[in-house]
Amino acid sequence: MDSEAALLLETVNFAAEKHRNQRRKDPEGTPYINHPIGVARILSYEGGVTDIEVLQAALLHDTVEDTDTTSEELEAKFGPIVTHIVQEVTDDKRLPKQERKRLQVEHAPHCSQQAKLVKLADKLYNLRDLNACVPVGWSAERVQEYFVWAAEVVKGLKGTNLALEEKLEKLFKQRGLQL
Ligand SMILES: Nc1nc2c(ncn2[C@@H]2O[C@H](COP(=O)(O)OP(=O)(O)O)[C@@H](OP(=O)(O)OP(=O)(O)O)[C@H]2O)c(=O)[nH]1
Ligand SMILES: [Mn+2]
Repeated sequence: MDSEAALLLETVNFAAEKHRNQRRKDPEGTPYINHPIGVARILSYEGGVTDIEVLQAALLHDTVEDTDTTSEELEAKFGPIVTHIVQEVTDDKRLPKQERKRLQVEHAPHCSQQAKLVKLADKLYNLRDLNACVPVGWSAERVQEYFVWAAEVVKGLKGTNLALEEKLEKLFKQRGLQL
């Protein structure tokens, strides 16, 4: 087996252990790990991305934000490049939600190309997920607000990956939104 395949297995196993007690917000409580795996798969299969560090960062992208994982732990296991990408896509959960959302819009254009790829795939996965099933407790208005905010973030990520941007644009159009 090639070493990149082994590295991806090591990475997905680490993410699965970290997210093992978490579920998505859908009524069925889908295992959370389906999301990071799906984000990495969007990058590879739909975005044509082969940069192993981007694929690893996609698998790990919610570990620091949503589990007890620290940057130091990621750095020791996966090195500085992967860790930096994850840091760039990590919200500071100590901040109020509105502030976190505003900062994503503000920071998106200044992220590295690698982080922009992960952010595009993360938004594409989450918007498709919203079209497939509404999270428990979310109104139709809250779903639409998420699309409106996501469009603002994605505007700042333009020029990164045409295939992913076209798919996002179609989803926004269906909601009456433009990039
Ligand atoms: N659409 C959808 N999202 C779910 C579901 N379960 C968990 N999530 C996660 O919820 C987040 C979006 O929900 P919000 O209420 O806007 O944000 P919050 O969790 O940060 O407070 C996303 O986080 P994120 O991946 O960190 O991305 P981001 O939205 O913060 O950029 C998404 O992955 C689900 O069933 N459907
Ligand atoms: Mn995510």
